Amino acid sequence: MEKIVFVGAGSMAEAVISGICKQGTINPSHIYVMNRADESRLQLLKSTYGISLVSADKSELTSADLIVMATKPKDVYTVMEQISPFINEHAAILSVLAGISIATIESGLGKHAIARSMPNTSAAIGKSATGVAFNCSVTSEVKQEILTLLSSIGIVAEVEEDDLHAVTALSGSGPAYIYYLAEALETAAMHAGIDQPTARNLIIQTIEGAASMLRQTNEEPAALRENVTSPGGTTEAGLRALTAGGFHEAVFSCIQHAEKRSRELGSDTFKESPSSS
Ligand SMILES: NC(=O)C1=CN([C@@H]2O[C@H](COP(=O)(O)OP(=O)(O)OC[C@H]3O[C@@H](n4cnc5c(N)ncnc54)[C@H](OP(=O)(O)O)[C@@H]3O)[C@@H](O)[C@H]2O)C=CC1
Ligand SMILES: O=C(O)[C@@H]1CCC=N1
Repeated sequence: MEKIVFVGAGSMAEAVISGICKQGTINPSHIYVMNRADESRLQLLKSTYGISLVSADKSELTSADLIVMATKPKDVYTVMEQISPFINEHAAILSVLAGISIATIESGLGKHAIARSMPNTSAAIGKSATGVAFNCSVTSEVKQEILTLLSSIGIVAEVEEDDLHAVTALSGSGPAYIYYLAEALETAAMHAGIDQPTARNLIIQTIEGAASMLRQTNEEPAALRENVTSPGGTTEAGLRALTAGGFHEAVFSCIQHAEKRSRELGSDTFKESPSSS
């Protein structure tokens, strides 16, 4: 992929751009970005990453090999109307939009090689957990190029397109659940008398250590949990409180609601009534 254009310059576009630039996958000067109105945001991305801006005549869209769709889902219909006259038929499309189907993108932009992906914001440090599905116009060469690009921002799992709703609920939104947990742990730790910087440091290391144990030992999460849980000890007391507080039900419901919302984002009802978002 020689030339990449990001349509949308928000937090997800920046996470992916940052990851790609850090890995050196693509020369930053071959990465172009455009948004709706926020000029200062474009200048910030340009100066931070050494990338280029799409010019007023949008000629970079016409010569792009890959166009990354990175606006909010509710804006995609307007965006597709605006950019489709400029896109050449050989350009591949990579979407990071939650809920928006490949069929919707095909209907807005025509027949292109399309990859629908769901990264997460840890892309910024090369640690995304990304799901991706391809349409049948994607050749094996283009597929390999897109997988290489996505691998430069973390791990990639190719999934059935319909499963991307669940992937969105799990790993797309997932960092927010972990941050929410970190917030709750920190509040509780401070209430128990630990100062904030110490609590923060202990929490970060605990999350990192547990994640590394899961990856490196290959043990079941339940087995690792049991290793921590001494009979009659502190962990057992803590876990009992979590269970009594409906921990399992809350997590189950969290994923169900997020998955349902992903489906709604892509539905026609949403298209007709963007204000419902
Ligand atoms: N944030 C996350 O953790 C994740 C987000 N996603 C997906 O990424 C997408 C972007 O999310 P996020 O980065 O958080 O959103 P942001 O609101 O941060 O960014 C949206 C961007 O789209 C631009 N935009 C809006 N309309 C147009 C237009 N007509 N033409 C060009 N650009 C336009 C905005 O420009 P302007 O500011 O000028 O209006 C802005 O740069 C969403 O679809 C989301 O589902 C996927 C995985 C994780
Ligand atoms: O909250 C959202 O809709 C987006 C998609 C996944 C993460 N953020």
